[in-house]
Amino acid sequence: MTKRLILNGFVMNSVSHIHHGLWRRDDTLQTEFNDLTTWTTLARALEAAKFDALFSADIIGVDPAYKGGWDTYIEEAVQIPINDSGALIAALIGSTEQLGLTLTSSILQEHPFNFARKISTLDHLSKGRIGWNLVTSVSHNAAQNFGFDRIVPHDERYAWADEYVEVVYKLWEGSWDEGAVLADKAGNRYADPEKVHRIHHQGKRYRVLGPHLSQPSPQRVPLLFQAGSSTAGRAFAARNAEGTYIVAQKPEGARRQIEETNRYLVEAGRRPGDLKFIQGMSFIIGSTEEEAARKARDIAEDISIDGYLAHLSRDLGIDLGVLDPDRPVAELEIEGVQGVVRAFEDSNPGVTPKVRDLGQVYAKAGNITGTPETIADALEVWQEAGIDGVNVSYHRLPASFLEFAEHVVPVLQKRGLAQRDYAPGTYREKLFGEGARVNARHPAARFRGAFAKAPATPISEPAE
Ligand SMILES: Cc1cc2nc3c(=O)[nH]c(=O)nc-3n(C[C@H](O)[C@H](O)[C@H](O)COP(=O)(O)O)c2cc1C
Repeated sequence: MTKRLILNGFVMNSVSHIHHGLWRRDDTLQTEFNDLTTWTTLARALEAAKFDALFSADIIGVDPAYKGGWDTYIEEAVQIPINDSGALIAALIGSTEQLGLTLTSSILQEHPFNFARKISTLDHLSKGRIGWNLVTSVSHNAAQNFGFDRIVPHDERYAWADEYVEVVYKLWEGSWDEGAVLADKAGNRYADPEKVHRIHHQGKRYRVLGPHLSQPSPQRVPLLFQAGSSTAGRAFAARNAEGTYIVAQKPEGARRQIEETNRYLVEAGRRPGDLKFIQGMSFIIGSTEEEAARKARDIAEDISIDGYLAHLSRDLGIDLGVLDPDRPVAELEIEGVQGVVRAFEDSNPGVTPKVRDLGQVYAKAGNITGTPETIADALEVWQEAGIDGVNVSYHRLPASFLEFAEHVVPVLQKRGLAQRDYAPGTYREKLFGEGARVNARHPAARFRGAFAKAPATPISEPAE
């Protein structure tokens, strides 16, 4: 039986997200990103086409990272101005019923106690449709906005993330036992105090006593996504995530990346299938190949290579605007997205990417141009390489999504590659077909019932 692909609408609550320069066109509503109607219209269209989720990316800083400054970012609206993704997701709960809603939140931006409560609230309000894209933030400015002098070194960010997830797992899974909520009106007991616990977390960065203030939400742990591409990042995803976002340039690159991460997954005591691989892609669709090619040329005329290079400079932590265009990228000391270079090399064995290659490579990365049928053919090849789904990015908002929904989704449905309707239950049940909560192999599961006994080294109770 053909396995269906997961489909996410990939957006950012800003003007220019992945494809830069296109906001100036007349056939896009990107400048209307402050208007809720832009997003409710999109969310409803995604739901009508049975997309799995709307996924909103987010960043929390802008570095002066390109050509020695930040002018390109501001002038070309490269991810600034940007509004909070969590607030957008909250605003979309009421206009959708089945669509998964994934927000992005960095370990830097919110204390885990507060974050855990916010997520529980959203998961209650949406009846279990919330996903969390956990990010560690690659920006100096992000660190500086939250009290640090500079960005915390790469692998240390993942150690921090390990503690962050431990705190929220304890709150979501351990603080309230199964059956703690009684809602017993006749007996005058809303909840059973014996089944609500402190978590007594003491770690390097956090001390959290608990209890969690929200009662357990349908999923408890939101569906957890992560997009690390470095070794530390993939190992973190393998331990914790249920979905990981990848951006391979060719199916073979994806296959290698998926096989490697699946090895980490097994080492972490989980099973292939516990982690879904979701590839970033954009589609330019025509009723004939010629029409599609014409549309691609039209878009290529409006993109801004400066915008892509500014975006990449930020991600790489290297100002590509001041470098010799013929310098091999591998020579550069890369603190940020190590995976971009690796993805290029994976997909172009033996070819060393040079600085000049990067803007064009980035602009074309993940683009598929064709008819609905040839697009479906291409997706079958990607699926055969191991991907479980696609993050659909846009060139035009919402036109790219509407065209995909109208023309490509029916072809995918006919081939069994896209769902015709939603499965019942929470986001996790819709995706995995099992329970609403993380499975027993997930690290959060070890905190179920863990605080029912007194902890070994308790934080002292405050004096009365
Ligand atoms: C599809 C995709 C979406 C991402 N979304 C965000 C985001 O919204 N915010 C962010 O700070 N980083 C985002 N990232 C960056 C990753 O979270 C991660 O920091 C980056 O891939 C570097 O990982 P590494 O340090 O393990 O190489 C995204 C990456 C990918 C591939």
